[in-house]
Amino acid sequence: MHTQQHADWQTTGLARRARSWLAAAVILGGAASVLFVLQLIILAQTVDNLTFKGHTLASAHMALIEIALLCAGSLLVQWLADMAGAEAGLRISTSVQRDLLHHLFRVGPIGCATLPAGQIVTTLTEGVAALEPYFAQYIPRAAMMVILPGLILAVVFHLDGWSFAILACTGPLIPVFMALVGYSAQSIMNRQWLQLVVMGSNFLDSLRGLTTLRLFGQTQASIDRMRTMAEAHRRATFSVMQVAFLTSATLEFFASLSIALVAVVFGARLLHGTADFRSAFLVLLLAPEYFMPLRAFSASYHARQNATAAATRIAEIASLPELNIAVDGEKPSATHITSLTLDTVCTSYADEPALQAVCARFERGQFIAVTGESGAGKTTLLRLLLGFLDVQSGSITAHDSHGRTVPSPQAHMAWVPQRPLMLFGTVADNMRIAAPQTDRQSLREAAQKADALAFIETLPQGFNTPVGERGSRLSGGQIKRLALARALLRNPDVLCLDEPTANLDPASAHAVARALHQCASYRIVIAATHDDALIRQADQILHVADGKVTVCRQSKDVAA
Ligand SMILES: Nc1ncnc2c1ncn2[C@@H]1O[C@H](COP(=O)(O)OP(=O)(O)OP(=O)(O)O)[C@@H](O)[C@H]1O
Repeated sequence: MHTQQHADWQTTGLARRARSWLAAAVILGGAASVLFVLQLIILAQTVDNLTFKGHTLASAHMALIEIALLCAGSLLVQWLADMAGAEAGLRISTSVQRDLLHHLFRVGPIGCATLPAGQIVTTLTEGVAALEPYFAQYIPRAAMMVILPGLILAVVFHLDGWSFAILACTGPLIPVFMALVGYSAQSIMNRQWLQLVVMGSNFLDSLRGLTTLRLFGQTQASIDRMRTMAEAHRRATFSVMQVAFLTSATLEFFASLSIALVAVVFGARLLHGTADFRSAFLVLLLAPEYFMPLRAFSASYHARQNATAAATRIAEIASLPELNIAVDGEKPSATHITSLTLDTVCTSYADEPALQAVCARFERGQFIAVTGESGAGKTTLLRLLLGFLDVQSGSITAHDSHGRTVPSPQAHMAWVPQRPLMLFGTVADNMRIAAPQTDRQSLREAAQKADALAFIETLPQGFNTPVGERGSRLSGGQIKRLALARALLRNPDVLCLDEPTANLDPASAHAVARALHQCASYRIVIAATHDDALIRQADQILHVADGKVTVCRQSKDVAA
């Protein structure tokens, strides 16, 4: 991965996405600190005036108003600072989530499959959410840990050397100690995160494979495995909390010790008459505030560790290589593809060569069958055409009826995979994924062409029948036909299908074959298939074997 790209996904790189909001949070926080310290200075002066200097309450009323105004002002400015921090956190987390999703689309389905789905889901949800408190709280508090104590030290320096020395010596001990604790806590945090990811992946796998687990009597074993993982995650979370408690206990100890020391030293000097009340009172007011930002910082310290662990996972997803061609979001150009040419195209899965020097030409009106043994590379050829795999050498070009090159040919293609995706929703919802604005009549026409209308009409609510997740209420063959109807809704110039007649009864297979043949009269239809009936009606046959593609005009060529 490119170093610069990696740095962009680290927490410091991510902070650039909301730099002005973070700056506003820090500046406003600093302003609130100044107002707050001023308020304490006037308060100490007023108490001193009223108690020892014989001032009356009436003469002090201006000072009391000033205190009230400064108090309200510092609260308001602090609230604005918190809002700016929250806005920065939200902007960064939502932009990271959006960019990761766009990136995953550009990586494509093959690249995404190199990471477990559970890891991707956990990173995109919990991982991204972990960034929010880091930027909303940790960063402004880290800045405040320097600003407010610095301001207080400056004021105390003018008031009393002893107190300054005590605060100046004990204050830095806390961040040093916390850095030491944090260093060891990071590995615990990473372990907790890893366990969360493993648990998420396993949970997703168990849900997906419920039928298989049940079939092989593995339900209890799966429950036990989940329990073990949940227990490991609980223990890791407990370790994290122990560290958090230890950190805050140490902090409290140092802070209390230091404040007590300041109080004792000042008390003794007050008794001996070597210190004045106003300074003593002000220092005692300021001392707890000196440690307050350190406490607040330590309370959000785990946010940094969470965010660092999450940023590593985010960078891992961001490092998945993107495809050279856009696979999503491209608007088809106004022209239509009438021919598609593959010129000595080579492709591979990661470093594994998949197809070598593929040469072929497809014309509108042709039905092309891709044949070959299981695992030969038929699906790979379709993935290559669809832009799910990069062309490593050679070229794929599309032309319109005037011989002009059609840009982004993938935007003119539709795809019916071996196991089409059905989402939770109705039949109509699932069809409209391809074309959201489609009216009911067009849905019916597409379903008719795909031989799906008859079964849809027998469903209890027709097009409004819920199909469940991954089409759980439909048969394999019904899902296939529904997916074909959906693909036709897009009115593609090139229709790619993987085993379109598998799982269909002979009558439905025949109907789908007829439908495909009809579709091919005004587009290019390419189907990977083992179905002899489909192969027989093909205008062109591509036979895949040993990573090579042989173009045969007639099915008998293959037999030969
Ligand atoms: N995502 C992947 N990563 C690495 N190798 C893969 C991937 N998908 C497929 N392959 C490999 O590429 C080769 C061709 O697979 P492909 O799915 O194209 O075969 P197929 O001809 O469509 O098989 P079938 O008829 O069983 O669907 C196989 O050896 C397979 O193991």
